[in-house]
Amino acid sequence: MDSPSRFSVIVIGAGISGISAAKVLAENGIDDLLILEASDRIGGRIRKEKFGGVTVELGAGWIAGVGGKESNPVWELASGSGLRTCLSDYSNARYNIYDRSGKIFPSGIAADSYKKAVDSAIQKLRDQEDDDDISTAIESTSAPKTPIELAIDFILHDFEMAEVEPISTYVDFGEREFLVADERGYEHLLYKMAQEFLLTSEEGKILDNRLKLNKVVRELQHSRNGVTVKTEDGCVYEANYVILSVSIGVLQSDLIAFKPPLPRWKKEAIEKCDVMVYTKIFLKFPYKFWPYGPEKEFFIYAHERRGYFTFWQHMENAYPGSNILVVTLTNEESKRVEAQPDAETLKEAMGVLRDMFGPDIPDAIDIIVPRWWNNRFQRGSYSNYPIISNDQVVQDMKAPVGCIFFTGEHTSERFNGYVHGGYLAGIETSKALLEEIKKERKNENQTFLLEPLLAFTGSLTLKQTEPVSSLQKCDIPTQLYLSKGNFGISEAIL
Ligand SMILES: Cc1cc2nc3c(=O)[nH]c(=O)nc-3n(C[C@H](O)[C@H](O)[C@H](O)COP(=O)(O)OP(=O)(O)OC[C@H]3O[C@@H](n4cnc5c(N)ncnc54)[C@H](O)[C@@H]3O)c2cc1C
Repeated sequence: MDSPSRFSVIVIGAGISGISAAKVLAENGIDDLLILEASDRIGGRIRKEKFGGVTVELGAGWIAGVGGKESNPVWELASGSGLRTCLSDYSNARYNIYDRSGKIFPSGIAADSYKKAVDSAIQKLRDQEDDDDISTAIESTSAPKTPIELAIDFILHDFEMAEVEPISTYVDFGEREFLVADERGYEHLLYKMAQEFLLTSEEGKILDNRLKLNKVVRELQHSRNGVTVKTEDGCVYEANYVILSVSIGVLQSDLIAFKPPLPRWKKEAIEKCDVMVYTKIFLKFPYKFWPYGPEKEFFIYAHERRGYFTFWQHMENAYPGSNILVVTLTNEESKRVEAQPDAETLKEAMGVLRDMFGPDIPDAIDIIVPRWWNNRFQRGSYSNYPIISNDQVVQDMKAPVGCIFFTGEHTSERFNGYVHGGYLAGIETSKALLEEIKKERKNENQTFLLEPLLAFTGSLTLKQTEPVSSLQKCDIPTQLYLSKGNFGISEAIL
């Protein structure tokens, strides 16, 4: 068992936001930091798996928001490390919509339905902009009825970033999306970023260094003097500050106990934020039976049950010859398939594919069904609150509570739900913490300089360790000296 040790900062979680936060701290001279990660790997919701002879991305797979006026920093990192990607445009899906008898909807009808759905979503969003109640905004944006409308509505509201997507997501970084198609996986970027915090053996095995794996944080005891962090394996760590980067789903669960409990405004913000469950199911086939030109990369199954195996993608563009299809499920459908055996999910998926491509297609020979909802270190895929509706929720979400600073994609004002949102949030949180540390140090120096004055006046009963901010509140002459500005106290005495 580790003995209690004290660090300047403990970062909880080694996903993109935790690692980017730790890097900024280290670059700014905070060397005695520690990263505690619950799972046995780094990356969090960026996760690769070997499947059907290639690398598939169970979590984030697209680098979204590329090609705009501003540069997406994650795209820069990917380009810098030579990550293999390919351009991916799922908007083509609207021209490949199959009904249950396998007929493709004529493109005019599909395009028309798509436009109507987009227009109505945008209009409803505008109507909701002044509405404080986020849940109303989410619920009221869909009232389509026909299978094709249901399918398109699913693409707009569930497959992508729900209500946020049509209006504001890509304003700065551009609209192009690239699919990561690299054997090393998207997580390669994370391992590169985290290099300085990891010690690896010659065989490449990760040894503990400043990044500790398999450390499930269960309790954060916090006061103005710092935070005591307790992990499931009985270890105790002390820190002046904590950066908490766990997902919104984890915050909503009872995995981490806060002592004392978080204030009401914080709890309310956490509860108000919706958690999206988004599941990519991969199926491996002995051969291709679907059309596989680039413009056929995505196709839609229009069913009267909204979100029932609706959105499909073939992986020929990313990995030619891989014979892999991906189908995306969300929310209640995701939870439903997570709860059933994979064989059942395979049967359902095959039923849908046979509706589209006929009874003679071969059975899949392998399947992966990720379980983001049931993973207690995730409890969902990403945050999904419409940022345009309630800015206060986002502000409260990221505001620190005492010595605990919050980060993660859910704290990103502009890009919540995205990898670059998590990356930028980590940087922003660390910068806020560095400011706080700077202020704290200044206060300590001023307190130190105050000591002679305290002795000199003899009339003060304040503790010498009291920060200046507290001294400023007292009603003794010291206030006069300090109110002149941030000068040294000797100058004040003069
Ligand atoms: C299926 C799926 C598809 C996605 N697709 C895309 C996409 O195409 N493009 C895109 O940009 N984004 C996508 N995203 C979203 C993107 O993956 C996330 O926004 C981003 O990775 C979140 O990073 P994070 O650091 O905020 O959180 P995380 O990656 O979740 O990191 C938090 C870390 O905290 C750890 N942790 C949790 N609890 C504890 C605890 N008690 N103690 C210690 N550690 C703990 C977790 O294990 C995890 O490693 C997708 C996500 C999913 C799930």
